[in-house]
Amino acid sequence: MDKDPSFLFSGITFNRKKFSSDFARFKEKKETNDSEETLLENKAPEVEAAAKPVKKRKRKASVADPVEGFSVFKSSKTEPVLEENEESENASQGKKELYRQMERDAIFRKQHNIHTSGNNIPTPLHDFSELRSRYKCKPYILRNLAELGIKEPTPIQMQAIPILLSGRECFACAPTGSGKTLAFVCPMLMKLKHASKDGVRAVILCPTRELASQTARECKKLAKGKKFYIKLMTKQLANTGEFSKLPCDILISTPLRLKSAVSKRKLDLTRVEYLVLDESDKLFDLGLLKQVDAVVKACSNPSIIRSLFSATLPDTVEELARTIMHDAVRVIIGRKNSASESIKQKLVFVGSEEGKLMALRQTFEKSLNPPVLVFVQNKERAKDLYKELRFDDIRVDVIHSDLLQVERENAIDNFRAGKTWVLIATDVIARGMDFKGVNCVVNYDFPDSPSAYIHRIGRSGRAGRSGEAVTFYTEADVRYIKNIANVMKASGCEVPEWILSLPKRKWRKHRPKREFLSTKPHDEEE
Ligand SMILES: Nc1ncnc2c1ncn2[C@@H]1O[C@H](COP(=O)(O)OP(=O)(O)OP(=O)(O)O)[C@@H](O)[C@H]1O
Repeated sequence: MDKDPSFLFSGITFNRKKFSSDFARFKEKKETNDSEETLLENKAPEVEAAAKPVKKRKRKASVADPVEGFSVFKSSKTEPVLEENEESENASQGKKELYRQMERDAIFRKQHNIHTSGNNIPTPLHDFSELRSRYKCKPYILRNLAELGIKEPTPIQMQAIPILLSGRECFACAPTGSGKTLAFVCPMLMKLKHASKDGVRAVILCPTRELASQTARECKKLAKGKKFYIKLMTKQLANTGEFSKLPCDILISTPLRLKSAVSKRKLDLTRVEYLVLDESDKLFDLGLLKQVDAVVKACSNPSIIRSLFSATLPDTVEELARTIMHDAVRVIIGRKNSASESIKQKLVFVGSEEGKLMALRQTFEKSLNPPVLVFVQNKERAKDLYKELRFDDIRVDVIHSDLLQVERENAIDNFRAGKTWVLIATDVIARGMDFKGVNCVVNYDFPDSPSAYIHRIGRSGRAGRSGEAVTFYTEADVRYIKNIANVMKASGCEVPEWILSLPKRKWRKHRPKREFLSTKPHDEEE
């Protein structure tokens, strides 16, 4: 992770220097722990602080927002001339109502475990019908939401949607499976309003092709009935050069594809109005950072709105985000970097590498409740485990980066359709993939970091459903077990006391050279 902000996004207009005052203000806010809890516990200073945004809002007033619609925000020129005392009485009434609204917002946020920081945070959405009453949302979106069976907004949607609709940048951290995709796609469609005539208007970056393809599908579902151009950047498309001539409202891509299209001058991103970095911490990983940087630079429109979403948001990424974003709002749902509470998590000691295969077979014999995902450390181990299990009496398949794109897609489709009961996978599908109703995730190989753990097990227990996660550990993994145990404890799972009393250990990427997986001798292998 490169911490030097001058490297990432070095070519873009919003830099730390230019917005040093915003940055300082933002930092100050965080340092004073400006959260809703403070507002509830200590009303007086918050009310004092609330007077500040009032001045600023004069410029930004929007009639669509109940708070922003108050007369206190309106220009005196548009108001009838009032007697001085009458005017000040109105102003103080407006202020009082503003404080009351802020207090109602704080209570609502607290009820839904929404933590925010930043200036002038818009009132959360209580109901999807408010998209229409507050933001004049077109009926097609509400119709599509209803058709998809989506009735109530999730906490991240409650807060992130109004933030993005009010034209603010945002970085958001919410548990896996909590509806982050809709939280950025819905406001994007609402803001884009009409189809593009030429050029790309919005970009969503995803770390893997599978996730990009899934996100493109989700966008299309929500845009159904409206003629938007929603495109997935495929290899062919990136190579044809056709792109530059086609209108495109939302372009969904991995950083590599987009970067190569931009650098071959086949794609112009200078008119992009919205940029979303989904699974942002993964995108900021060393392997992708340069490509992401190139894309962000290419999106050079000075009024671009950027947002970052993930279930894990390390401090380093937050720091970086603060230096590049303008007046951004930070939204955290529940505890930062925590696992979904709807997953029952368990640790299973298997002694050594040899013990794993037996433990897996025993687990399946005891209860195999498909669909099940089994994560291993790398593609070699995925292939090996597949060879071991394919003659067992279970429908098993495998997905890893050595497969052709079409084979990867088939593996996912068959798993989604229930034709595959057990899918063996590497971390390539640990991020963002939404398989409906995965009952159990087995970490056959110990994850290489707490965030990898959170994302892997997060393929289960999505959208309020329950799920199960079993993590095998060997003697060699014990030194890192406390970090996982802490994640488990924080999400309400029981953890043996001896693990919690282990000494704290700084986690480096834990990818030990694991012994040969197969039970057969090497020379018997095909
Ligand atoms: N308001 C809602 N009510 C019910 N279901 C919802 C709602 N919003 C989204 N969903 C569904 O929840 C599931 C998970 O959503 P999504 O994939 O956006 O999660 P996520 O937070 O992005 O997870 P991850 O961190 O793993 O990427 C999807 O199947 C989606 O259709």
